[in-house]
Amino acid sequence: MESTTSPVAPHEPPHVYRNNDGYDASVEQEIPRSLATADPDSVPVTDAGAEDSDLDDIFEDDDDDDDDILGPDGEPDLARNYNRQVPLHSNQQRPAANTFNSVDDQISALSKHASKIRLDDVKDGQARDKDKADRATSEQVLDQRTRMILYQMINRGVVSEVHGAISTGKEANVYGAVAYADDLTKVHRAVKVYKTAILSFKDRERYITGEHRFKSGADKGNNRKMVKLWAEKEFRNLRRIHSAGIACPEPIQLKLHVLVMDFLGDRRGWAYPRLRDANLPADEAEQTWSALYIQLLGIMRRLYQVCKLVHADLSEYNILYHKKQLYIIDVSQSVEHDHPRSLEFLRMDIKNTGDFFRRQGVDTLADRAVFDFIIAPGGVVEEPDLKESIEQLYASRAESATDENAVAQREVDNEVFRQQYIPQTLEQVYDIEKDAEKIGHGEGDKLVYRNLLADQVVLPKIANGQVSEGDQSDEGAALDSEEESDEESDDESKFSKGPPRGKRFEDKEDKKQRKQATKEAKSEKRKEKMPKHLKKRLVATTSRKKK
Ligand SMILES: Nc1ncnc2c1ncn2[C@@H]1O[C@H](COP(=O)(O)OP(=O)(O)OP(=O)(O)O)[C@@H](O)[C@H]1O
Ligand SMILES: [Mg+2]
Repeated sequence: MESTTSPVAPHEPPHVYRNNDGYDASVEQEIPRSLATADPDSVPVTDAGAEDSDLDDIFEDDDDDDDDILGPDGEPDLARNYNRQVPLHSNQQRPAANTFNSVDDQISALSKHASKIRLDDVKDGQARDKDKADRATSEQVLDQRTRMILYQMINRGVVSEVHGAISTGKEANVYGAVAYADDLTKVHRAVKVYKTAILSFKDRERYITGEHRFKSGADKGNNRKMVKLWAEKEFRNLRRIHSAGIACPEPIQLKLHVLVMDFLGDRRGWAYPRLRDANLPADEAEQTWSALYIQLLGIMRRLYQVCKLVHADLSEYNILYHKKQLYIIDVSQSVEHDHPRSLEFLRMDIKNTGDFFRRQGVDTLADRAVFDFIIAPGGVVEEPDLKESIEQLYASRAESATDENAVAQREVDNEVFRQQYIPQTLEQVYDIEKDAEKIGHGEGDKLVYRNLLADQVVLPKIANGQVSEGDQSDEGAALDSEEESDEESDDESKFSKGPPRGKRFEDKEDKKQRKQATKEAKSEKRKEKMPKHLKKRLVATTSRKKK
């Protein structure tokens, strides 16, 4: 994170709250007419990108620029790219003048909302910036594309005003916004705008590789598309986490790289502090920190078991705190638990959060005990059971927390655990004979991945005759990428499926037969498959008709 306006990072509310007098309307913006008369559905809660094709049209030409047709040498093929542009400028297919007029119309119609994006808003009674030039205007801070998306959201009542930044960072800025509920009461929202012109997303490679939801969408050469995918991923992950009952902002709407979510903060528009900045009353700090640590372990287990996710950037910076409750945020990089590196990320999350709580003086559990607690299949996933089982873990600890030797030993164990290689699948186990020997000698408990290999996980899958996901990467995979790009169904079906592990347990002959059957099924499917170019055309015509 580059900078945050203050530890609490409040955005500037556009109104004043007076005790017993509610919000002072005199400083509030007028309610847009479209909202005042709108029906209860005027604050839409839609899925990622659903039905919002109009803005894609506005930016259609720019998008085309992004994915140049490449020639055999890997350089853009100028002739083919030019030919592709021609229909846009001729009137063979679409009358160009009308197209551009309608885009212009849309832009100027939406631009009437310009005054509702006031990034330099200050609280009533607070001095304005000394240097006017320093003030962030929306034109300076937001590119045209982003402004158009925000105007459109204002037009639809998703938000009605966008205010100052809650946080400005390397990858995204988060702005405070207000909207009006059905009964016209004001609600606060947070708008996360991903930066599209950045290189730092390149660091995210490790989260993408192996992430099935990125299989067909990742185009590492195109920043804007990548960033859009990140925003989409955050939206989906938030939805999953929120519906699992874990405290986090509820995702409200997503358009390209702009995500609107619930605001986590008070009624005046002050965001809750990050856990790092939480100010606990001294007399109960010790007890509260311990309780928060236990709460977080429960959240991590629930996230893993119910949402099938590993946060992958969990720390005191990505947890907000309010009234003894932790809120999980910033989940764009979170991965499915069957991601090839999910366990490594989980171990990192455990270390980072453990370090933080240790600095607050909490007697934390050993990293490995936490890891096992989170990934152990079966067992509890609800509160207060989670809390109870963590307390049992404490009780069953052989050593006493105050024993210096025991604490030192725990540190050594933590270090060892952090260095250990964690295989995610049986394929990644590099010395399976040696490990099998260990199991034979009753030392299976020493394997880091013991919880994954337990008969609860591997055997029932095979018994059910299910094919492990990894196997589907056979020859047909490339041809099937179109189906896989249907992220929604892919994502949700994943949600209910168990972890796809264990094809090594299969008999060679069985494997051969299964592969043959899969191959045949795929080749049958291919026969019926509509050619890609026809499908595209069909989709284009139907979506044009809809408008
Ligand atoms: N829903 C929300 N309600 C209130 N505040 C929020 C919300 N979401 C984010 N914030 C604030 O914005 C900050 C940055 O958000 P987030 O962690 O999601 O962005 P980020 O991806 O870390 O951005 P960057 O990495 O570029 O700094 C948070 O620390 C928090 O203070
Ligand atoms: Mg963050």
